[in-house]
Amino acid sequence: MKRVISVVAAIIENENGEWLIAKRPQHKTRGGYWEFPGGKIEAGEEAQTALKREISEELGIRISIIAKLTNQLHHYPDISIELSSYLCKAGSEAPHPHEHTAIEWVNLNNIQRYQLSAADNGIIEALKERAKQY
Ligand SMILES: Nc1nc2c([nH]c(=O)n2[C@@H]2O[C@H](COP(=O)(O)OP(=O)(O)OP(=O)(O)O)[C@@H](O)[C@H]2O)c(=O)[nH]1
Ligand SMILES: [Mg+2]
Repeated sequence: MKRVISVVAAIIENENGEWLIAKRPQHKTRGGYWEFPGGKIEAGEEAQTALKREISEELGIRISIIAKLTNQLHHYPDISIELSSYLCKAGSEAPHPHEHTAIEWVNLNNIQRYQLSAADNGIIEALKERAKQY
């Protein structure tokens, strides 16, 4: 059986209720696809520490983690991932794409226009469910 890689992703909300998505560089796996910023948990690292580290590396900002949103196993041809997503808030610092080719703030109406990584469908469904509750 393939080893499962633990991945954390941040669903960062701004004051307009939009979320930050980032485009993967072409040379990486799933190149050109959009995703929620984040990455692999390192050995011995706590999930939330990993998330804050990844967001600092990838976007140059600090975040506060509000709540866990999803936890799902997904099998790609190259790897299997356990993807955990967290609802987060950013402060006043502006994010910059240090490891992605672009970033965008999106809402539930326009997120469909972006080709997201397959594992992210569960996150979108959870965001839609959450939107119904408010
Ligand atoms: N960050 C992130 N990764 C995702 C998402 N959805 C998804 O399938 N993945 C996959 O999870 C895996 C690990 O994420 P990553 O490439 O961001 O890992 P990383 O930042 O540690 O990158 P590195 O390995 O180049 O150092 C990749 O195969 C990526 O395609 C998502 O929404 N966010
Ligand atoms: Mg990453």
